[in-house]
Amino acid sequence: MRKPLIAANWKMYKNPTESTAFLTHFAPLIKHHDKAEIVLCPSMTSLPALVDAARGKSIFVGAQTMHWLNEGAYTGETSPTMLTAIGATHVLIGHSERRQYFNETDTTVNLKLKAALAHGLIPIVCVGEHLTEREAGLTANVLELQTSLALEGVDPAAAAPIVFAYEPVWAIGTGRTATPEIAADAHKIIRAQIAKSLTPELAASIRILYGGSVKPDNAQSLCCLEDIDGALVGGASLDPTSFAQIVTNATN
Ligand SMILES: O=C(CO)COP(=O)(O)O
Repeated sequence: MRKPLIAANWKMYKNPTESTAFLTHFAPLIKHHDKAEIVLCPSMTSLPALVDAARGKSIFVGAQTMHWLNEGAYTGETSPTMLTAIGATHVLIGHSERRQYFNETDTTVNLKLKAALAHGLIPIVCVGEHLTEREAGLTANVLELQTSLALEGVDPAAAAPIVFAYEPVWAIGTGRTATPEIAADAHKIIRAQIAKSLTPELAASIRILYGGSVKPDNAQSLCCLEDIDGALVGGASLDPTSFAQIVTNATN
């Protein structure tokens, strides 16, 4: 049984004060909600304050990226051990915005995924095709390649915590959502690749989230399909009422 996971990716929004203010409004709205694992991913500067504020509330806090090494001369970077030292539990890896603007590659995604597992962080690995790739009929190739390269050399014995997120690039921040059929198809492709790269048992237990213009009114139709185990939400996660509604709708 895969427990749904609903994650908020706040991207470069919300300072520490705004992040904890969100939590003050959000926590009571999902107080009795134990059907889903809820993860908030704020910017690096908000992480410590949000981790502290979320203690005892069954809300997890994760980073939006990290380096794969523990330390070194890498100006501007944050290491896995720095994240675990402040109590972060999850980390987004390979978001398409990191791939597009910050030179994230399948190779660095793979290094980061292994580092996250080695340090007990739950990696949420993002994969997804661009519009041109979809239109050229390349969606399956892209998803299989990104998934298999992310998982290259990963020890199946350590792989259980991995989470994937299918985020079609053309649906991110565009208001254009994948239809439930498109999302379900993509999730099947990713799950089949996990079976090939790891084991069929892991493919059955690893969670795959959908991300891309998830809103309160489409959360149920997208997230209640067989192969979809939750959502990775950008814009609509910035407002506590909207995100709480997504949590409720996605798990009903
Ligand atoms: O990038 C996303 C989550 O990681 C999705 O963003 P939107 O929900 O704003 O489309």
